[in-house]
Amino acid sequence: MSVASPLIIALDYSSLDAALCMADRLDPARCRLKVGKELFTRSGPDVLEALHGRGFEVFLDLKFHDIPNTVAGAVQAAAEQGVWMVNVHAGGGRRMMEAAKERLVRQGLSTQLIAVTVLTSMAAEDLAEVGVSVSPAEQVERLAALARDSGMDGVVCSAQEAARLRVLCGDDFLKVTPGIRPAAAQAGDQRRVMTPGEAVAAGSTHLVVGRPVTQADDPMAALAAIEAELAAG
Ligand SMILES: O=c1ccn([C@@H]2O[C@H](COP(=O)(O)O)[C@@H](O)[C@H]2O)c(=O)[nH]1
Repeated sequence: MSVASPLIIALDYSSLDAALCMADRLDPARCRLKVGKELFTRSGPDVLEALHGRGFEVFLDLKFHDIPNTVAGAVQAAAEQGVWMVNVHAGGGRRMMEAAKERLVRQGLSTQLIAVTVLTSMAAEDLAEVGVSVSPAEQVERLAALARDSGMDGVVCSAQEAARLRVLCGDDFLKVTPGIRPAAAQAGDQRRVMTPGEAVAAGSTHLVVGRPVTQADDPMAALAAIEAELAAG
């Protein structure tokens, strides 16, 4: 299936039932779904089978970060379960990313492989505490260039960095951006945020949206408002 919408809804739920309840209200022609650490740790691969069975393309967001051999095996395992997209941490380095990509190519698996640059929950002071003295934007650019050179299909970054990455890495390089917040939404733990309309205008290719939809009083109305904002842009 080809999904025209850039929206990826993050199913950050603590049970398979709750996740499927939301999935059943969504339309696979209008969004993709993201399965992250909490849901996958609770449900295991069953959630992937259930979402694929409902016609959704799934981004398995487990952010693998380990030695090259281990990450290559994990990425292969994810791809063999039919996920549309999987990710690793760019901080794992060139050899790790190359090993993951090589494994997919060798096995003839076409899953999109992207790398996390700097988590959208991190600001400059958070980076400084872990020994990174440059700004989030500079660190994102450095890791995106490394990811591109290591064969990644794109990166996870904030929409605030998307415009610059478009220049640096081109339009075809995926810019998957969490930290999406409609104007009235709470930022919560996110630090580098943008509205849906701003994110697309800046060059985000995919917008990851979780709580602004899943925790809204009326999730379908919240989603419709985001879709309307995108359509207006
Ligand atoms: O840098 C990153 C990488 C991943 N995420 C994930 O995206 C969603 C965002 O959810 P919200 O509720 O819209 O904040 C969540 O699953 C994160 O694990 C991210 O936020 N930032």
